[in-house]
Order: sequence, then structure tokens, then C-alpha cells
Amino acid sequence: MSMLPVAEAQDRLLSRAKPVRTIETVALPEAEGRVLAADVKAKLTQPPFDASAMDGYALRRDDAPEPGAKLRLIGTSSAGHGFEGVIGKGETVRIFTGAPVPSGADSVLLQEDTEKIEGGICTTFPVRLGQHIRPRGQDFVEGEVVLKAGTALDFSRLTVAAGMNHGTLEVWRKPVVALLATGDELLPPGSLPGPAQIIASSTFGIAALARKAGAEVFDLGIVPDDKAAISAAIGRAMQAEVDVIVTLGGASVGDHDLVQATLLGSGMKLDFWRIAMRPGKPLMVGSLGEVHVLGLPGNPVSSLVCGLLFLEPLIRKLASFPPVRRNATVEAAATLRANDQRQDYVRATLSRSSSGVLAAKPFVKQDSSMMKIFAEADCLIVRPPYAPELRAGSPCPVMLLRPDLLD
Ligand SMILES: Nc1nc2c(c(=O)[nH]1)N[C@H]1C(S)=C(S)[C@@H](COP(=O)(O)OP(=O)(O)OC[C@H]3O[C@@H](n4cnc5c(N)ncnc54)[C@H](O)[C@@H]3O)O[C@H]1N2
Ligand code: MOO
Repeated sequence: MSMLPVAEAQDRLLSRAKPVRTIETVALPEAEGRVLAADVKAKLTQPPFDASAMDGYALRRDDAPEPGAKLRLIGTSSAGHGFEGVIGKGETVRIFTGAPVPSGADSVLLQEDTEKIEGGICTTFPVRLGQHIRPRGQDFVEGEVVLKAGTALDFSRLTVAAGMNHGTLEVWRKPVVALLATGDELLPPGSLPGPAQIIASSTFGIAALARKAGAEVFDLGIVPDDKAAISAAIGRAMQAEVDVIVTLGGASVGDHDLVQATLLGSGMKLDFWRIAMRPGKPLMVGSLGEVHVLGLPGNPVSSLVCGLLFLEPLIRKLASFPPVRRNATVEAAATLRANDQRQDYVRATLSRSSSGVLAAKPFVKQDSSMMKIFAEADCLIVRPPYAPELRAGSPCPVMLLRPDLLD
């Protein structure tokens, strides 16, 4: 039985994937995690006026070059309430952080560097010309392109977008991923399973992966191993104009594995089926018109590993995000035996040795139905096809399951 190498399967899937190019206008709070579809120009200049950077006194530097200068207090400028007059020779205005610098002033002296005297202040520190003033437009000026199309919107980009006075932003539509769990034995969590029934779990992990990668999830629920039921669910996904259909289970060769046959009957073009990997061998990839179809194996760990290797990169490409960098090299904490023809993804924990080196320790049992071990794992040790024995202490390639949690 011929099996496609993992890298070739990934390339074939991704080379066909085109980023979604429908524009949506969304309110700023909904724009987090989205990708800009157009350049964003500043609608105003920031700061809109020369502003004080400190609480203190606005003055003319020539009036107080050295400590001991006495200045007459003629008013106050606070944020939102500027001083309308002009500062003349020997005069000062009380000023607060963010307040407009009054006309005539060219510097701000910290209040800590002054002493109050009758009718004004006496300086206790030399003044440098222009100190503690933020010039108008120091941040950005009206019409300036501050965020470019293609930028992913996170906390700092949303802040500057708001600061530029944008209440809405134009972003690419999220790819929509339909999820369908198949199997007579499956029940949703919270149900009372009968003797031959189990809980459908992998939908939740795949949905979480898909959302984190930038997709909107359309849950088609659970259908029995029945061609008409599978076909009807696929029809609902097509009608909803989803970008990707993901099926869970029924991908292998058993009498009840009907997913591929049903999809072919619905007009699916099969791209490939069966990958030289463990777990996840029965993965199937095809297309229904423009819609990508991924048939994931039923075993939860197999589904999730296929999700990490195929679904996540697909969604990120459709959503205009760069791939997640999950690959790292650590040390093997145990000796790993020589591999066969399938690329092995070995569940392992990571821990730091006393010398600070990260080492991956494989779980003894690697059955692809075992969710608990997968939840405890930090990484997958990647064992290429026909890799020779890897001795404990050797460099060891891994795929990180939670790359953002690694320091
Ligand atoms: N004769 C062969 N048998 C099998 C082969 C093979 O090559 N020849 N491949 C094996 C491999 S590898 C895998 S992986 C499994 C995958 O098979 P299916 O995709 O057809 O999965 P199912 O049979 O539907 O289910 C497998 C297992 O997983 C449970 N399951 C299904 N869906 C869910 C779900 N949504 N959440 C949790 N658990 C689920 C299901 O009850 C089964 O226990 O095939 C091997 N067989
Ligand atoms: O390839 Mo299967 O995914 O080993 O259990």
C-alpha cells in the first residue's frame, strides 16, 4: 500500500490553498486576531498639539537657565483644558501631563525641581531648552499609513488603530471550517453512554485548534455511519459556503468507514489518502469544488496530530497568517528505537535538566486512542522514516504542542 510522505502531503494541500480575499468591516473590539485587508491611515495627528510629558511648570527656558529663578504663576493648563493666554517674560503656568503647552513656553520643569513662593515658584534645577515637551505629531500625522494591509491585529496594533480614530477596520473574512463527527457509537459529552457507546471528544480539540488558527467553526454535530446522513451533513456545509470540511472518523478501511465513499459520491475529487505517518495514517485530502476536504482518522490522538500537521497550516494560509513555528531541537531523555517507514510522532514530556538543557521523555505507551497521555504531553518527538536508533542525550527534533508557553 503506497503512503505519501508527510512533507509531500503538506505541500500538496497547501499549494492549492488560496488566502480568503473577501473583505469585512468589523468594529474595533471584534478586530482582535484578524488580518488587515487595507492600509490604515491616521485620521488625525497625534499628539494634536505640543504636549507636556510631565506634571510641573511651563516656562521660557531663557527665564530660568540656572536654579534660583523666580517666576510668576499666571494660570493652569491641564489635560483637556488648555491655558488660553500667552506666557511672557518671567511668567509660568502650572501644567499637567498631557496638557497643551501654552503659547510662549518652550520648556517644562518638573514640579519636584521647584519650590512654591508667594505668587509663583522658584526653580531648584537647571532647565534644558525643550525639555519634557512632546512635539505635535511626534507619534503620527494625519494621512500617514501606520498599519499596512496584511498586518495581524493584536493589542498594540489595535491601540494605535484606536488612537488614529478608527472605530471600524477592514479585515479579511475568517475561513469557515465545518466539523462533522461520524460514528454510530458517538454521543456528545454530558450524555449517558450505553454499553457500546463512547463520547465524541476530538471535535472539541479540532474546533479549538481551528479557532486558534484563525477560523470560524461550523459544527455539523455527530452523524451515524450512514451514507445518507453523512451526505446530508456535507450538503449543509456546502450550502453554508464553508471553506473547509473536516470529517472525524470513518477514514479507514472497515465496513463502517463510509466517509470517503460518500464524499466521492457527492462529487469530491480525491487528492490523496494514507500518509506515511504514525498516528494519522488514514488521513484523506480532497476537494469539493473550491472547498478543501480533510478526512481525519477517528482515534483522538490521530485526529489531533493530523490537525496540527495539516489543518492548522491550511487555516493559517487561508486566514493570511504565517505558519506557527512548532519545530525545535531538544535532547532525547531516553533512547529511541530505529523507525520503520512511517514518520513517527511520539508523545513526550519536556523538562529542563540541572544544566538548563531541555530534554524530551517519551511516554512508554503510544496508543493513538489515549487522550490522557496526549493532554500530559508537551511535544511530539519527530522520528523520520527509517531513522536509526537515537541514543539518550542526542539532539532530538520535536514539534511543540504549546509553542507560546516555552521560554
Ligand atoms: N484493517 C485496518 N484497520 C485499521 C487501519 C488499517 O490501515 N487497516 N488503520 C488504523 C488506524 S491507523 C487508525 S488511525 C484507525 C482510524 O480509523 P477511522 O478513521 O476509520 O476511525 P473510526 O474507526 O471511525 O474510529 C477509530 C476509533 O476512534 C473513535 N472515534 C471516532 N470518532 C471519534 C470522535 N469524534 N471522538 C472520539 N473518538 C472517536 C472510535 O470510536 C474508534 O474507537 O483505523 C485503524 N484501523
Ligand atoms: O495511524 Mo493510526 O492514527 O496509528 O491510530
